[in-house]
Amino acid sequence: MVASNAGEMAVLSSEEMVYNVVLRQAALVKKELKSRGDLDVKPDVVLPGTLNLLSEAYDRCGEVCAEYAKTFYLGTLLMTPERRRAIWAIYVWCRRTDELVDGPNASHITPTALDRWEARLEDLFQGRPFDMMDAALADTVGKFPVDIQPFKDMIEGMRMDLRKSRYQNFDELYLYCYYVAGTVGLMSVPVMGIAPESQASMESVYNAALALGIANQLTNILRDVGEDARRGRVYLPQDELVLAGLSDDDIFAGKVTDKWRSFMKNQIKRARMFFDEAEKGVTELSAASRWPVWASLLLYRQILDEIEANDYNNFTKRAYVRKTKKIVALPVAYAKSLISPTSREPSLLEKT
Ligand SMILES: CC(C)=CCC/C(C)=C/CC/C(C)=C/CC/C(C)=C/[C@@H]1[C@@H](COP(=O)(O)OP(=O)(O)O)[C@]1(C)CC/C=C(\C)CC/C=C(\C)CCC=C(C)C
Ligand SMILES: [Mn+2]
Repeated sequence: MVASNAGEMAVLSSEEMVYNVVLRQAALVKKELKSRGDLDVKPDVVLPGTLNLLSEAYDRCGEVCAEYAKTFYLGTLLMTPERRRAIWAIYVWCRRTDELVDGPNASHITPTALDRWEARLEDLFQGRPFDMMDAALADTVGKFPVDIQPFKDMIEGMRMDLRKSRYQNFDELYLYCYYVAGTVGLMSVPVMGIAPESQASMESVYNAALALGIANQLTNILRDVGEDARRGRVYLPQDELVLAGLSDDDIFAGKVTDKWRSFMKNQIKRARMFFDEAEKGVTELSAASRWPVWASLLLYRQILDEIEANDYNNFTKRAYVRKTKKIVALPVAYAKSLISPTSREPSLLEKT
């Protein structure tokens, strides 16, 4: 809620609230650019004897990343060493955060445990890390202009997951998707960097990054409808289900009907719109960061094609992209990553 000039309280939509975080992150990067003239990585400031520990911490983050997300890990190898290890540190923090609510100890996780995780986050942003992996992230956020808000928001998404299992409309679902996935885009771009020759506004690039996170999470949700329903969860807008003549009971029954197919077609259409929005920004990223982002975008978007190929049976069939299709996508991503902001057609992102 915000106060208007007349002193009335206006209710912001989720999209408006999230856009404020986009503006805040973009402003932080701009401020840093102004004060330093460039965004070259700050030199290491370390206590004697701790450099090795830090580099071991980063290496461990790289190992975790390689274990959980092989293709993405390979993509990071194209980045400069500083950027690559910073992305690993962010990846590991996100994975650990998700593990709190989805991992083996998830049934013991309470809101208080998430409060403790948030206190740890604040400590590490102030240079007081709790463990090795936190130390890697503490180093990263000291070197790159990364705002704490998206990190806090991801924890908020996990809190939401603990207390809520239904989403009344897309506005509510959008907020959840921002919390758990849009935040990843906002955390990553300050590290990945924007191409020096880019003419796009900072806000538009962050908006595209946010869109990629939202698109990925919507895709996750559409792929996992059956799996989530078996855990009593429905991450689909209730009002849209009703409009389509469907209810939670239809989801629990798990029967693919024409109503379901038609509902799914609209959901897939919306997820693709977010991917389209994200595409507009990838070319603006620094050259070495474009390939992993294109690869992840193309691979994730194909999951939607697979849901269609499964005749919308996302109740009992898990849509996945076959290895052969993955192998084809990688050089396509590489070719796309060679397009630089100056070599492609002018886009809507361009500053006027
Ligand atoms: C301009 C432009 C387009 C820039 C690109 C910006 C960018 C790098 C965006 C990244 C978007 C992205 C990969 C989002 C992650 C979305 C996601 C899958 C979130 C998952 C949440 C919870 O889902 P759920 O529990 O339903 O699913 P699972 O069954 O658990 O899978 C997450 C699991 C949250 C945790 C997220 C991660 C572990 C991924 C973190 C990734 C990075 C830090 C690196 C991102 C970089 C690239 C190149 C992909
Ligand atoms: Mn998860």
